[in-house]
Amino acid sequence: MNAPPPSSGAPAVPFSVLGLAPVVPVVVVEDAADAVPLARALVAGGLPAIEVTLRTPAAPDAIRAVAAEVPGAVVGAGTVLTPGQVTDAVAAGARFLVSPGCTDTLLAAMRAAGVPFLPGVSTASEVMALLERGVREMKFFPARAAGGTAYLKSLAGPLPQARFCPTGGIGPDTAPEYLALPNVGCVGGSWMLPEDAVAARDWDHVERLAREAAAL
Ligand SMILES: O=C(O)C(=O)C[C@H](O)[C@H](O)COP(=O)(O)O
Repeated sequence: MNAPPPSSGAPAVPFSVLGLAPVVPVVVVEDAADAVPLARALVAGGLPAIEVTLRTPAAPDAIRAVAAEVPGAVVGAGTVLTPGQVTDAVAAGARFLVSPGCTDTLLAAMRAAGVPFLPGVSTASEVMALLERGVREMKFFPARAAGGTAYLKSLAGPLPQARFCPTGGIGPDTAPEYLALPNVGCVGGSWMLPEDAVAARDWDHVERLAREAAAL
């Protein structure tokens, strides 16, 4: 795990999102009050890099709370679609940004934000467009539906300089196959946060699943 920058008091130093942890939990927070115990369970289980998706109204408060109250967590924002969301996420304390796809407008905003980011791609042309712009680390989304490990292996031949965080449809059964690929730095997924466990606030269960994921 490479060292992320200090969370405050220093200018942002670029670090590799792909180097934080082999598995990045993708979190959809319905109730911001759940964010801190949920993140504590993930960190205790060995998963410090946490992507909170901006899909729910609770997300900015959740990011703010985790950034302020969970030592050891490196919280980022996912489902970042607009420049406004980039600004809001970083203001809330997001230390990295993830998007399902990429546009020129979004890329410019993410570059200007001063934190590392993973724009989403699912085709060779999209990878090439980002490489042309100097971006080498990307989210491969939706990983399973877009071709899974076979597709990533095929990209590694002509485009070995691109490295990926595949996300979407990955579970503990398939994560190791992705992690074994030379162009994969980490995988994203929500399998360690089953809906019923989160609804029941069964953080011990989440911590157990996180520990299993951290050991993959
Ligand atoms: O909306 C986004 O930007 C996302 O991050 C989508 C996520 O990658 C998937 O929702 C996680 O995939 P699952 O592990 O299949 O749940």
